[in-house]
Amino acid sequence: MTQDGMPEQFDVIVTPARELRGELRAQPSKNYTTRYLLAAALAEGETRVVGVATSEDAAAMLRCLRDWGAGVDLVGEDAVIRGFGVRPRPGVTLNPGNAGAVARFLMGVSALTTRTTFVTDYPDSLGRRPQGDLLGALERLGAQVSSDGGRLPITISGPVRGGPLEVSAERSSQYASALMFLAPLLPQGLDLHLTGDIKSHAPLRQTLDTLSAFGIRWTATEDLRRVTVPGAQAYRPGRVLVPGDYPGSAAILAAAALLPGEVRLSNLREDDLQGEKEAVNVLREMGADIAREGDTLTVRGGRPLRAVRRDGDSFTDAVQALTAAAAFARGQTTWENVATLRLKECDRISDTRAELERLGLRASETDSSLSVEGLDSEERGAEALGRGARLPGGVRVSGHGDHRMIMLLTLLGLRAAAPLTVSGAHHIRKSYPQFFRHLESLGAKFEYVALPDERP
Ligand SMILES: O=C(O)C1=C[C@@H](OP(=O)(O)O)[C@@H](O)[C@H](O)C1
Ligand SMILES: C=C(OP(=O)(O)O)C(=O)O
Repeated sequence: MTQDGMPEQFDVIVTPARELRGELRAQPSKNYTTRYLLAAALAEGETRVVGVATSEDAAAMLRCLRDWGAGVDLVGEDAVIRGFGVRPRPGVTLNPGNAGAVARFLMGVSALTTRTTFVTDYPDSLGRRPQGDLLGALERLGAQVSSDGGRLPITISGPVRGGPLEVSAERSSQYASALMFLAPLLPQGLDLHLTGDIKSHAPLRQTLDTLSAFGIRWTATEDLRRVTVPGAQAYRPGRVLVPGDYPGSAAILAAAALLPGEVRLSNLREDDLQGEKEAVNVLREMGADIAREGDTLTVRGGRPLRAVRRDGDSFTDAVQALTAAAAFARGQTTWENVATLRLKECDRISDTRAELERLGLRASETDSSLSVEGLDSEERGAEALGRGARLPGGVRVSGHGDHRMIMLLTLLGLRAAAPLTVSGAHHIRKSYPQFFRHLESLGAKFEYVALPDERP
C-alpha cells in the first residue's frame, strides 16, 4: 500500500455512476511545476515554489535536480530549492522516469555540464519517444552527444557557446523549450529559429512566461518562429506560485458533463496560458453547461452533447478527456492536427481507437486525426439508464501505461451499464495521483485490484 491507500500497482474496476456531485480544488499544474522547479535550480540562491504538484513527473524533476546538486526541501505543499545556477554537477546519471518534458528540459540544460547521462526505467514509453531533433540541435551548438539512435539512454557533454540555432518544433515543443531554458546561461544566448509546422504553441508560451517570472529577458515573434534570448543572464531566485492544472481538470469537467449532478472545480485561473483551458469552451460548444465565477467553474451535468470538429493541437493534453465526452455526443467528433499524440506515453491515436472499438464504439484515424462516433447518434448496444445512452461495459480495457488514456477509459466506465476494468491504472500517478480519490469524493466508486510488483 502507498500513502494514498491504493496498491503500488493496480487495475481499477470502474463502477457505473448515476451522478457526480460536490466540490474540488484543481491540483497544481504539471507544466508549471516542472518549469518552476527547473528555473529555481538554474537560479543561484533560494526559491520557494508554492504548491507543487505531487505527481511522479514532479518527483522525477525534484530527484534529477537533487542529483545534479540542487538543495531540495519539501515544506508542506511547497518546494524550497537552492539552485546550482550555471553549474549542475558533471558526470551524473539522471533518471527522469516517464516524464517527457522533464527529460527534454534537462537534456537541454545538460549542455552546461561536461557530461550528463540520461536513462529511464520506462523503456517501452519514454524510451521509445524521439529525442533526435533536440540532440541534433545540441550537436550543432557544439555539444558531444551519444544516444541509441536518437533515443534513451543518452549522454550529453558541453560546453556550448550559443548563437543562431535551428530546432524543429514539429514533433514536440519540448525541444525548443529545453533550449530556451539553456539559452540565458550561455555566453552568447540563443537566437532560435523554430522550423517545421510548430506544434504545442501553448507550452512554449508557458516556458517564456517562466523565464519572465525568473527575470530573464527574451523577445519572440507573435508566431514563435523566432525566439531570441540574450546570453550571460542570471535566473533570479524568489517565490512563485503554481497555478491549477487544466489538463487533469479537463477530465473532471468532462466527467461532470457526462453525468447528472453538479460539480464545482476551483483554482482554475481564467487568465492562464495553459492551452487545455480551451477544454472548457470545447465542452460548452458540445452543449455542456459550465459557468465561471472567478477561478471556479461549475458544471451542471447530464445535458445532451453534440459532436464537434476541432484542431486539437492547442489543447493536446485534454484530447483524451474530451474524447470521453465525444463518445456520448450526437454525431462524429474529429480532432484534427493531433499527429503529435502518437509520440506521447503511448500512441494516443491508434491506441485510443483500439480501446474505443473494444468498448463497442466506432472510431477512425488518419495520420494526424482521430474521430469517434458518439453513442447517442446510433444507440448501438446502448442501454438507456438514467439520462443518456450508456456503453455496455463489462470488459477489460488497457490503460497503455498512459495516464491520459486511464482518465479517458475511467470516464467511459462511469457511463457504462456494467463495470469496466482498466488495466495498469496506477500509471495515473504520472500526472494526477488523486484522480480516483477526487472522483470518489464526487460520488464515483472504484475497486483497486493489486497487481504483482513488476516495474514499470
Ligand atoms: O512543455 C510541456 O510541459 C509539455 C508540452 C506538451 O508536449 P509536446 O510539446 O510534445 O506536444 C505536452 O503534451 C506535455 O504534457 C507537456
Ligand atoms: C505527454 C505528456 O507529458 P510528457 O510529454 O511530459 O511526458 C502528458 O502529460 O500528457
